[in-house]
Amino acid sequence: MDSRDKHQVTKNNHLLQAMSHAFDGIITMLREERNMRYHVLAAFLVVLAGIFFHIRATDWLWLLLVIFLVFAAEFLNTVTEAVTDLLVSHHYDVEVKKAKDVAAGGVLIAACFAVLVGLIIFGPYVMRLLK
Ligand SMILES: Nc1ncnc2c1ncn2[C@@H]1O[C@H](COP(=O)(O)OP(=O)(O)OP(=O)(O)O)[C@@H](O)[C@H]1O
Repeated sequence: MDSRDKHQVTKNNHLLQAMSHAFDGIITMLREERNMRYHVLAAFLVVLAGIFFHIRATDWLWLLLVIFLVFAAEFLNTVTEAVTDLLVSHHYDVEVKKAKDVAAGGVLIAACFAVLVGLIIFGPYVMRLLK
């Protein structure tokens, strides 16, 4: 990254600069958000299971969909936390509570959907393995 980018408050000048900032965002999520690391670990294990069971192409599509849905929900949750913390600088605020709880609820709904999809895809394979 260009050293001038460190205090940049203007729009990006080119695609590479935009991608560099987006990449910074991904690294920040992995470094600072414990839940994000759990999501990545879960996704890694699910992909290993998919390889192990030789699941079908359509099943891969569903898995990838829910994996990236959970990632996206966690990113939006972190954005909500960062912006609301900036607004009230750690003072209790009923609207901040609402925003944070709703954002966290979004992650929970996405994670529940991911678990359901995982059960539907891997359930039959696991049952066959146990027979
Ligand atoms: N400034 C605030 N005003 C009101 N409620 C707050 C505030 N900050 C945090 N909370 C409450 O505490 C909860 C957890 O806060 P926060 O989301 O910042 O922590 P977290 O542990 O990073 O959450 P997550 O596990 O979702 O990443 C919120 O869902 C909200 O209910």
